[in-house]
Amino acid sequence: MKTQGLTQTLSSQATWPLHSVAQTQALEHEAQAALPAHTLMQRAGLAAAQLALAIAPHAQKIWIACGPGNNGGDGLEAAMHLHAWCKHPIVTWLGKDGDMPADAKQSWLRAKDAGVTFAEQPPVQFDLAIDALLGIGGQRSPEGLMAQWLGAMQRSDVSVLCVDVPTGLLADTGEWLDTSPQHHVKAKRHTLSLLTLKPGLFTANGRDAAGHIWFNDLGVTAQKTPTAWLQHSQPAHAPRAHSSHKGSFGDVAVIGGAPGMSGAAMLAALAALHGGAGRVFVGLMDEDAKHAATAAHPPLMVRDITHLALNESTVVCGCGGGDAVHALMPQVLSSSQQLVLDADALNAIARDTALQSLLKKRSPRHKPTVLTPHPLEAARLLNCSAKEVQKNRLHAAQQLANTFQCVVVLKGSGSIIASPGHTPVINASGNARLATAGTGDVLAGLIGAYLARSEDPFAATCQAVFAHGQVANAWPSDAAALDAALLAASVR
Ligand SMILES: NC(=O)C1=CN([C@@H]2O[C@H](COP(=O)(O)OP(=O)(O)OC[C@H]3O[C@@H](n4cnc5c(N)ncnc54)[C@H](OP(=O)(O)O)[C@@H]3O)[C@@H](O)[C@H]2O)[C@@H](O)CC1
Ligand SMILES: [K+]
Repeated sequence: MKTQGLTQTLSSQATWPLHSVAQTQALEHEAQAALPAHTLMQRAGLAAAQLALAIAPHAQKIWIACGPGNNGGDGLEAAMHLHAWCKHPIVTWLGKDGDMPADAKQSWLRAKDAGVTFAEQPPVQFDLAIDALLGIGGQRSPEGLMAQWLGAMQRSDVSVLCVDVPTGLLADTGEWLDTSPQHHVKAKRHTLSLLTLKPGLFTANGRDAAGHIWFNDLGVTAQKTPTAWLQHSQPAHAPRAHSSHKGSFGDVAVIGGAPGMSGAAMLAALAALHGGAGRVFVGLMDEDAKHAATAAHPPLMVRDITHLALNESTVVCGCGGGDAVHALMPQVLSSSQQLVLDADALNAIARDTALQSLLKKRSPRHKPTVLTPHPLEAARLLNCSAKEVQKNRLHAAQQLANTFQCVVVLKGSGSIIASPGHTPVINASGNARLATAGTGDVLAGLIGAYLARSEDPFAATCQAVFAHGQVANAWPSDAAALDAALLAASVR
């Protein structure tokens, strides 16, 4: 077993394994059995103290809020080091003598012996706060003193370093334990994930709660199959052969754009074009919009829907389809060679069990399908509420994928890509710039382009989702706001 692990930032690897709380606890038990007592907590505390120095090198007065369990123990260890390094840590601690885990007790004794300052209340002024209140053992909403201290950290404008998990966040799902709306985005937040990276840090509320994420494996290598993978970067596009032609990269056919909504279909089509499809056809449902669409975008081929070669195309259906798209769905589901279903196409399927049967028949016929629901659309398909979907996004995405035998992209902060037989992927790219109308249409078109040239629908979807978010990440902060038209023109 390695010695003290190294604290890393996530940009050093393209993908990262994510482990559930149960897997992390099992790993912790195995490692504890193989190491001298208290080793892991000492490593955790040292890593937290070192990271505190790195993120706030000039901080003198450091408030360390410690909970009653082993997360608090990590904080006590960190306090001991910061004290030894001539900082001024002040510990507020919720532990009770005689009623604490053995590891935390040892760290408490070490901190006391070292002369660390303990206080009943947080200092009025501090330069850095360390949240060591609850980690992966947190199962109840913070209340009383713990809730007060969390409020004080939220209100302060100094950096906060969360040990292992931001207190109150469920590490498996990214849901808050506490339903009160007190949580808001805090710019200067860091989280040091210990032993494993947990999925809840990267989806639902996790991204906002955790801020910048750091990882230290405490010198322990996780062998188990992860619960999910984090996709943190993307392989470079393979070079295109000089002898390639428009037929080499597949045909995408976009169907949608009912009267008043042709823009949605056009965004999907433009994204497919800029995403590298060989030819992009558009079957607009609004007859009156066809002429203007052709004139405005000559590279797109606007066709009558009945003239689209669905059985030879990657079809993207639903963007701006309205209720009228329902009537087209039997043919689209039966004939399309590959299919991306978005928006109104998903709503039509949710309402009609006959369409659901047609969808389920596609996979056995080797006709891949990708569904791209946002949480409400996913809820309609699963016959539950959007709140229930958000409560466990990984589970909801996998359930949808298994039910309909499709690749599923559950959109939202930390989009999830699931497929039967695959470990789900959480996408790390993207930011709130994408929270604007039409960006979902762009994603559907981009997935269409990636599917059209790939043999592997799951991998192609993961890469398209990453590429879509990456445009927002790379968007200059002083540039115009990223609207969907700019996004469609910028995707690759
Ligand atoms: N052991 C090791 O080797 C290592 C452990 N590590 C660290 O330990 C962390 C896991 O520790 P943990 O399992 O002790 O759980 P933790 O997150 O401290 O919380 C549980 C405690 O909080 C209490 N509690 C819960 N809710 C509460 C509330 N609302 N208000 C008040 N109290 C509340 C709960 O009480 P109970 O519900 O049982 O009454 C219990 O006492 C992990 O995240 C990592 O940081 C690392 O150092 C690696 C090595
Ligand atoms: K914590």
